[in-house]
Amino acid sequence: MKKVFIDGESGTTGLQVRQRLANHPHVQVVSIDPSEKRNIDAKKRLMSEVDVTILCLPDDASKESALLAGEVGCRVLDASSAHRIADGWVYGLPEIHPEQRSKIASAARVSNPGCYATGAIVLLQPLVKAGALAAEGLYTINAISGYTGGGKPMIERYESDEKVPTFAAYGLGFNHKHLPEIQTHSALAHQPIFIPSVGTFAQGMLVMIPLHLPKGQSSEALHKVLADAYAGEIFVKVNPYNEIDPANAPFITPHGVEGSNEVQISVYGNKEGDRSLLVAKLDNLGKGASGAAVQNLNIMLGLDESLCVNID
Ligand SMILES: NC(=O)C1=CN([C@@H]2O[C@H](COP(=O)(O)OP(=O)(O)OC[C@H]3O[C@@H](n4cnc5c(N)ncnc54)[C@H](OP(=O)(O)O)[C@@H]3O)[C@@H](O)[C@H]2O)C=CC1
Ligand SMILES: CC(=O)N[C@@H](CCC(=O)OP(=O)(O)O)C(=O)O
Repeated sequence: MKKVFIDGESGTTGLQVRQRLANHPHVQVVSIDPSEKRNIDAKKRLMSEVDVTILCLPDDASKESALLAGEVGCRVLDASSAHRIADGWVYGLPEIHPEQRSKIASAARVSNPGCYATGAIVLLQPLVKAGALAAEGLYTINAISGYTGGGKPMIERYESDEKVPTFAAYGLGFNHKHLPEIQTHSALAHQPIFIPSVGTFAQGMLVMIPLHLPKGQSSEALHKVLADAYAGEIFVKVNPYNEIDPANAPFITPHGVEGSNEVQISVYGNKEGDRSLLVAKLDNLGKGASGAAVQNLNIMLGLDESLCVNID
């Protein structure tokens, strides 16, 4: 049995990781006494006993805990955004490079990707790598997330009697914290414009990239690159070209993947062949956080990566 300590196990991400690991056949979660959850010595003691520490903490606390884990030689999987482009850390998106899984498997430090970043990178990275989209291109990403993406403070607000907007766009400083990882791991020369938004639903997310296609490029060709790139993947599914779920047509929605570790990719194009929309649908707490964390943990521990990644 492998042992895991979740630092921040009572937060939104931590709880969902714990829920997934509760039935794991090869992983035992070792918990800290709640009264000691900010005690550095207590944390170090646990870290020295376990195979992996999962950090489900705000960024500053994650940086501090990652150092503690380093001091006692414990492997770390960080769910925060503190180390996603940091030297010495492996990016925990196994599907983006053929060698990424083996890097995660042998890493001392793995950084779990951001929820929006997961959607954007699974769309952009294979297309840029194949030369189907220019690395120098100027891209715009629009997205909507369930309110659990904002952690405990946003959940409390959205689940209180306070009046909240049904839909609210943000990121208007053009500097959302996921932009550096999106640019770095998609190998883009320029930072995209990214306008996220949040709605009055708990979980689910759409990440959308509208494109004017250059002459000689087609939406069908973009779809083929993505379908080929993810042909062998369990958790990245590419829908048929121009398919809209009949249950919601003519709309596409962020719903239907709650609890799942799957990202669903869709590519839409117009009849004239000069416009395209790339879409990734995922659960912000699933493949966008806790599902991905359990998938990465499985890979780090040499286990079947699909064990306990979903919540039914
Ligand atoms: N929510 C989401 O969709 C996603 C979140 N993440 C990332 O995961 C991390 C956690 O986010 P989330 O779960 O949403 O946040 P929450 O606010 O829901 O939970 C954070 C938890 O960390 C605890 N905590 C804070 N400081 C310390 C500390 N020094 N030592 C021990 N515990 C501490 C808090 O305790 P207390 O309850 O006492 O405040 C709380 O339980 C963040 O870095 C976030 O960026 C990543 C992907 C998606
Ligand atoms: C709706 C909402 O507020 N979403 C969060 C991102 C979700 C998330 O937690 O991403 P990290 O993994 O980088 O923390 C935000 O925009 O900051």
